[in-house]
Amino acid sequence: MSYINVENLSKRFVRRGQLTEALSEVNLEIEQGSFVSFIGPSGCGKSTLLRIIGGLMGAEEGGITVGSRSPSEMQSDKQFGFVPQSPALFPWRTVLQNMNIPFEVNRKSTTDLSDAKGDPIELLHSVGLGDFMHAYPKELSGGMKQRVGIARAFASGAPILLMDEPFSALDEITRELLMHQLMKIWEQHKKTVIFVTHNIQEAVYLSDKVVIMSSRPGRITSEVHIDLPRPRVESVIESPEFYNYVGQLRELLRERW
Ligand SMILES: Nc1ncnc2c1ncn2[C@@H]1O[C@H](COP(=O)(O)OP(=O)(O)OP(=O)(O)O)[C@@H](O)[C@H]1O
Repeated sequence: MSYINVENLSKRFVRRGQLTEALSEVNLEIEQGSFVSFIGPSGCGKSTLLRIIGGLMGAEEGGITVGSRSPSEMQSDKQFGFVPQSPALFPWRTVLQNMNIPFEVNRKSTTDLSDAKGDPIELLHSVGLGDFMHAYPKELSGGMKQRVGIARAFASGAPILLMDEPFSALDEITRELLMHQLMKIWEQHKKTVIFVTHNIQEAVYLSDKVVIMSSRPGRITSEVHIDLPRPRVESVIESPEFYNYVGQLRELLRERW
């Protein structure tokens, strides 16, 4: 049995009398400590699946276990860290003070920081924000704010991180830089990460497994295991194996778009 198990999951929404079959008969297994991406056309249910796994939403049919427990139990036990498209940062707090939010939410004092899995100061250095620890959010670019969000998730101690298109609002160069920084941190901490993206290269570079979804109804159409060496070095992007995976995913997505 895997760490995260999704069995025959279906989810429907009814809005203004109209039914949307957001997910239909989804089956998925995710290994502990692996990096898994969801990719697929807009509206195919990627965020919905992520939210259900994270215990933020229920489903009509099917079951999910996360480490043999229910998502809502795991959620109330603070076992999930969320990284959305733009991180929620308190404007009146410095970067380092914003890093402490998960500990305060978990009702731990900031002195507990040393017990957490990731050291906030070290993590800020890893994402290139060593010189900005005492800056305020308004002094940061969008990419820098997103780096705080990622570093904060790794510092939180949550073993499972759910990332919903964290790089989608960034320019191409910043996106690539953050992708490499995320990979470096992940290689050190090996948390279980589920990452929603529209970007094929990003999915191949980061993932152990890419889950391809199609819409109406949202379902999983294929899974591709990415057997590129780890730790993933930046130059892997230029290798023929990388291009082969990108081509394979593009083909599978084109069939289902
Ligand atoms: N709260 C909601 N109420 C009604 N319908 C919803 C709700 N949330 C999602 N949906 C619908 O469910 C479907 C799946 O939405 P979801 O956001 O999961 O897709 P997605 O693949 O993440 O899309 P995108 O890539 O555009 O972010 C869509 O048709 C959406 O309109």
